Amino acid sequence: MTTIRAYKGHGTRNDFVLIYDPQSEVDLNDDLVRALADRRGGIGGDGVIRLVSSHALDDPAARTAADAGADWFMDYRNSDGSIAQMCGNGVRVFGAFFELMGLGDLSGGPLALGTRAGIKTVSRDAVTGWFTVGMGPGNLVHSTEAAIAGSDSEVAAAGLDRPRPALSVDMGNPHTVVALADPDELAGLDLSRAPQVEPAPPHGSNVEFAVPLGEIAGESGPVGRAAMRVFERGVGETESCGTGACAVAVALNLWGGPAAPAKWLIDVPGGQVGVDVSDLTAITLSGPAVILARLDIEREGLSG
Ligand SMILES: N[C@@H](CCC[C@H](N)C(=O)O)C(=O)O
Repeated sequence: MTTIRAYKGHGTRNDFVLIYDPQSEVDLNDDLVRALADRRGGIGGDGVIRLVSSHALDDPAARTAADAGADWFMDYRNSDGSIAQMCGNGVRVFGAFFELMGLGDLSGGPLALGTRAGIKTVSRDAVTGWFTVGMGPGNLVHSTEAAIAGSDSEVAAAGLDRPRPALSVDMGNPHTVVALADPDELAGLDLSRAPQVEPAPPHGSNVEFAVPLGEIAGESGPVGRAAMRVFERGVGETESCGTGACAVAVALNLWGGPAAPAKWLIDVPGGQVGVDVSDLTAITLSGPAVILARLDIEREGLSG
């Protein structure tokens, strides 16, 4: 019998199987990822996250991170086994896992970690317990006039009467953001089937549907509120997506013009996250992260 020690955690119910593998000894192949993420034959999760030394993982992104002084690397996989460049909720959960493994106290200062979308930071607020991720830049995928004016593609989805204009946003991974008119339209979506994006992004896309909900007064100015649902590439509908929430804030900020808030509270089915797009080259994502369980799994027993 081969035993794999794993942990289960989530960030606003975007849930992950976590593996602590400092020396990169686990053969984390597609089959193992799918089996671990399987909700009946495995542990179940939207993705699998390996906490691994940047110096030990044989991957160009890990080597770049190690050269830049980021000793730890988030090796992220979607539940279908595919590799994704980045996972915003995943970085928060990685931070909680890093602390649980006794590697440091993130309330004392941020950790710089490697990802396949470059180096990110994560810290924990000692008072609220929320983790904040330095996400780096959010960019429009296309610099066409149409994109700058607010839309560069169209999305069709079950439950929508017609295709809707959409905007492609790069958060290190690809996103396509659609604005809907009201919460009823959002609730009426059927995301059991993948939305269709036209033109189709070459490497697929996560698709977010967002409804602006007005503004509230914050300590340093107005805070925008919005609700979103997401269909994640390599997964399906999830209850939250951190990079997706950031992409929504980037799009709403562009669509709202100069008067649009820079800070956003985004309601997702699994809770709420905060996004700050004051500096589009240094976006931040804040929210909770929970480690729920430690599990010793018999590899041969996994049947995903
Ligand atoms: N849930 C994540 C995003 C995970 C990767 C995504 N499915 C992709 O393929 O790009 C998040 O919180 O950002």
